[in-house]
Amino acid sequence: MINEGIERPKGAQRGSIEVICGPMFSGKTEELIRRLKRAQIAKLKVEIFKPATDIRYDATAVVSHDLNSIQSTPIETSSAILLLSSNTQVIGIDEAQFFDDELPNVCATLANKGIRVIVAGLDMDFKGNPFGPIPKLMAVAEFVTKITAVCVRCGAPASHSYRLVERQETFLLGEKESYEPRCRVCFNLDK
Ligand SMILES: Nc1ncnc2c1ncn2[C@@H]1O[C@H](COP(=O)(O)OP(=O)(O)O)[C@@H](O)[C@H]1O
Ligand SMILES: Cc1cn([C@H]2C[C@H](O)[C@@H](COP(=O)(O)O)O2)c(=O)[nH]c1=O
Ligand SMILES: [Zn+2]
Repeated sequence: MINEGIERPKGAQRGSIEVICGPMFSGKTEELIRRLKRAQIAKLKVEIFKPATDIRYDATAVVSHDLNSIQSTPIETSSAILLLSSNTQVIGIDEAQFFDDELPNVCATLANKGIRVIVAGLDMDFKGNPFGPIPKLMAVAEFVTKITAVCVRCGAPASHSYRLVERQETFLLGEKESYEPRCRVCFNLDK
């Protein structure tokens, strides 16, 4: 467990930022839920947030592709986290690529107050470019866990999210009908 924070009993809090990133289907949400459930077992006060726009599986819960879930609060802007986190010891944020550019500052403010902040999101968009606030978060985080999916074309570790539909906007909610994880070689094949 070198790439994540630890559950600390009350009174021994040390703030930090953890980033879990990678392509779609790499297990970011499952890893986020695992860390948050461990914190709940340790009886820490946990708050979980996701963008209100992310309504794919559920309007309020954070849900993985394998349908593991944990309750969360949908919010419109990252600054809402500051208002909704009083007495919180651990904060989880899913689909962080959809949040505004203030998110790294918000996370740093929370970590400076002694809160363990765990953020999950896509590091790259469908073009292979850095996605939203995630790259800056990776820079300021204590712990970065970059994980891979399985390339659906060749079975190699996949770090890219290939878009299957002819749409050019950066934000486009979707699942397997619209995206598939691919390795670098297979990602570049059909560009
Ligand atoms: N090509 C794939 N590679 C890896 N996992 C996949 C793939 N397709 C489906 N999955 C499933 O997706 C799960 C991960 O879901 P999830 O945690 O929601 O991922 P993410 O949040 O990174 O999109 C895996 O445990 C696996 O069961
Ligand atoms: C690559 C890419 C993805 N999206 C959307 C598609 C999904 O709704 C989420 C990612 O979900 P996951 O939990 O990581 O599977 O992001 C997008 O809007 N733009 C993109 O370029
Ligand atoms: Zn491949």
